[in-house]
Amino acid sequence: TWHRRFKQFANFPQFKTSFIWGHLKTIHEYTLKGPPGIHHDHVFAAMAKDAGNPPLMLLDLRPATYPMVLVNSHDIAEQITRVSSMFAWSTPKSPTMGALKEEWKQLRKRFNPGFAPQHLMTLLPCILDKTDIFMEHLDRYALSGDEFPMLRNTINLTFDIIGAVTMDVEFDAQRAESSGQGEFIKLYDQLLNKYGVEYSRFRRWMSPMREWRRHTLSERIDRLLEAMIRTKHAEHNNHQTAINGNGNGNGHTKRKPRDVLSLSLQGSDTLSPALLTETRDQIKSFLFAGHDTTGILLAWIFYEFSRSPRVLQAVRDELDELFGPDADPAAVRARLLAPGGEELINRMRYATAVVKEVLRVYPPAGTARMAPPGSGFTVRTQDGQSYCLDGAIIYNCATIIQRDRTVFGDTADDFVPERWLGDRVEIMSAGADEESEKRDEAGRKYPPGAWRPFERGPRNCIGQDLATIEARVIVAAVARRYDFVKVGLGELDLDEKGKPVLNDKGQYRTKSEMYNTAQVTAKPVDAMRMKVDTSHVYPHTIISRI
Ligand code: HEM
Repeated sequence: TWHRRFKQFANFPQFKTSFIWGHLKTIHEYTLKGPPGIHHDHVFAAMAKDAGNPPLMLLDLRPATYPMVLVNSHDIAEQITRVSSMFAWSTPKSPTMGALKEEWKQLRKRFNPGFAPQHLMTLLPCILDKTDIFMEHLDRYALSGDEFPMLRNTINLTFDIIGAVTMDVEFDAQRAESSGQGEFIKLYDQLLNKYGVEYSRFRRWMSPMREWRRHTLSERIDRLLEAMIRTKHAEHNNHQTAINGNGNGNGHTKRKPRDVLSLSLQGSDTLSPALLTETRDQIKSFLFAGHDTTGILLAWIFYEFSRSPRVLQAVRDELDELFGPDADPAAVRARLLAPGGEELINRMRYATAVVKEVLRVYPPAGTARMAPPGSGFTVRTQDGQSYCLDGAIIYNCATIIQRDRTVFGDTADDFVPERWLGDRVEIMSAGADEESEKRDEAGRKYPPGAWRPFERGPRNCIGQDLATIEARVIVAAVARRYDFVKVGLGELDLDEKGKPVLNDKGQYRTKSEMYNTAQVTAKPVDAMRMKVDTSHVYPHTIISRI
């Protein structure tokens, strides 16, 4: 214990360590300094600052869990996520992360067609349909003047979209009570609520009741998913028989389905128990990874719209220019679905910059990796120091890396979408393709690795194009229709005449600060309580829509 506590990682920058508790007590003290439920990224950021912003530092979490190396610099983060002579597919994911573990390479290859941009563009009608339902809810809130948890609504919206993308099913998350599949959403919701901040830092046996509840919920979700997969498999076989029956080239064959579930079942006539389990687990990963983060992204975009008048106006001006002055969602829909409509998404330069900046300032997720103990996996800092990281969780902390003052200067903590306007719009993807990255180097103000909300390298996020297309389509539909008004935390600080007041950064002054809490991903603390107002734009249309 003495060796592991005081010798093994002795050369790492770190706080004083306790023989029994390692750095747990220090982390706890820092956590208490923040507001209730604050996300550990903010706690780590405060610790890194007090430690003099080292490029990496040790947080010894034993006995609760593995020791952890906190990565604070994009330069080290790149060494972890890129291909190396030791790891052909970058440093392996940490055992604390579950997504797509087994036979990752084959799986990724199989699923890639489902996430190719050309295919994603065929999903526009589906994204727009779901967005219409989202706006029906918002219209009701606008009419009633009630406040509501925006995050709940954006997450339901993105759940409906990911249901269509991964399984080609209607989850009806936005109408949870009205369908048979509402049960799935409710269970899923309850399960997610069992992953609170206090739980995620400790081993499972430390909370047996919660673990049991999680287990039973997970079992029920599994059964529901299995039933859906069986139905899909039967449909798939029928479809296949129809194609074979039509295989005389008479042109009656339908296009190959590309939803993740169909891709998983391709070439399998029989649904063996092993295939059923594997498919179910993949679908679960995709469902979770594909909706939660995108819902969070949207909630923060609307928050920034609520307090950044310059930004909202610039987005609206751009939409006027690209989509024409008719801001009615039906007109936006018609433009997007007309020939050349997809191109409009790539021409939304300012809105794209907003998406990028929200993901820089409020990254919903990060990556945790782990080199096998004894592998000797070493990284090198810019001043030539070497650190052997094997046996520790390696956490690339996007919240710290993306607010690095040595990269983003004095405005590192501020929301400034304009910083991205020099970049080409298409380079949303975070480094999957090194060739295009080299091509685009000239247009970049910042090193590419300094923006990594989807992480980088071969094991980065497969759904990043889907997420950013979704976000831009939704912004195109809603940004001109609603004024967003934050209530409670982050509420505007009005002057004596009831008017908002600009601060020196061109944003409205707020009474308090919004922040993230941890619930598997980083989520806005109050589920983004808001009101929406449409009176300035379409006083009559709202009533007719409802
Ligand atoms: C704003 C939205 C999103 C953010 C910020 C985000 C972020 C991330 C991050 C940080 C990772 C970890 C990568 C790593 O460990 O190196 C990841 C992985 C992943 N994401 Fe996303 N994601 C988003 C949306 C999506 C969507 C829409 C999907 C669609 C299914 C998706 C599916 C996945 C999958 C399957 C993985 C695991 C990839 C692998 O291990 O090969 N994500 N995402």
